[in-house]
Amino acid sequence: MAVFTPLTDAQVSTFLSRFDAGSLVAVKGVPAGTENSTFFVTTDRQELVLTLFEQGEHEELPFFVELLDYLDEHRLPVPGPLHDHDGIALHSLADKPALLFPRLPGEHPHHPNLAQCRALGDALGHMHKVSQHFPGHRPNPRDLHWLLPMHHQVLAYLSPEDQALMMDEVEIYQGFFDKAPDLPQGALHGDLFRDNTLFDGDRLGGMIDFYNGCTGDLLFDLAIVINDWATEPDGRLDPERYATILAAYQAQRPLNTSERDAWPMMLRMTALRYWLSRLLVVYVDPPAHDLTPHDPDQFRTILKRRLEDGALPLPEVAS
Ligand SMILES: Nc1ncnc2c1ncn2[C@@H]1O[C@H](COP(=O)(O)OP(=O)(O)OP(=O)(O)O)[C@@H](O)[C@H]1O
Ligand SMILES: N[C@@H](CCO)C(=O)O
Repeated sequence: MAVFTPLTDAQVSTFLSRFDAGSLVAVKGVPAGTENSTFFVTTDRQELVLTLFEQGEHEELPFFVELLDYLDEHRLPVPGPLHDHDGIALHSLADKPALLFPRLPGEHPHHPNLAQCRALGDALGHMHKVSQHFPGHRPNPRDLHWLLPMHHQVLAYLSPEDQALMMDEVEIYQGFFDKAPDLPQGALHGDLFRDNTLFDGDRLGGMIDFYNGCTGDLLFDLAIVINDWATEPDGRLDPERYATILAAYQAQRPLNTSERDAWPMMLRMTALRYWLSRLLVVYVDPPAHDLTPHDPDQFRTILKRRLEDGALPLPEVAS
């Protein structure tokens, strides 16, 4: 269902001729995904992914290309976009912006094992180590500056108890982050859930779908990862996956004192960020397609658990 704009073989062939990528053998629509049209393209030389951008801020696409180029140059497992004979990556196809990527190996890990958690923590830590020097700039579109106005839009759909929970939380984050010392900054993935990674066995084949990529607090990215990768269905943290991801991450980039102090609050704020974005999809701005939306209550449950249990202790950094 993630082909919103069908393409003919002739259109794909003509598009491919701009690149040094070989001649078309086969093209196949990819059913996964909800935002863009995605195709697997086989040429006589390689396997590729063609993405047509259906929505979102098209003027921000050059930022994503610059970020992927930078991370690819720094040997992170990301799909560095192909550039054409003139060095240009971003083109138009069927009147939509289009990018061509290498197809990375692997499957999304639904139940990640500890080796996969270690690989993910290591890659994210490596990414954040180098992304602090990334020259691009795109303010985080889902941080506290977004939560503050947007949470008002969903309050009418919530029970009185949930309204109080959401309003109290947003006020607490504002009080906390207004006074907290600045946190280390860099480029973030912004949505590094399991279904935005590919694993070939225990090897991380790639981190994909960088269209929430931005610059801001690195800790925000890490908290999103922990809330998805190391959380049980009842919202509890899984101690082993938690410790494994955080130890591998900190072997690359140790958290500083301000980040350690902000950690429990960041876990809560990023849980609320997804509770809110999913509520907005369900009640305020439903997409045109009829795919089942993600369940907002999953992140309400996670938020309540973080509130009741706090965060587990952060692993100490090996010296
Ligand atoms: N470079 C790649 N290598 C291999 N598979 C890929 C690659 N890029 C995308 N895919 C596959 O295509 C699917 C859809 O891609 P993507 O997540 O970018 O789409 P989307 O419409 O933006 O989805 P989402 O709903 O996650 O925002 C992915 O789940 C993955 O299976
Ligand atoms: N990862 C998001 C969906 C894509 O932005 C969620 O689980 O709500």
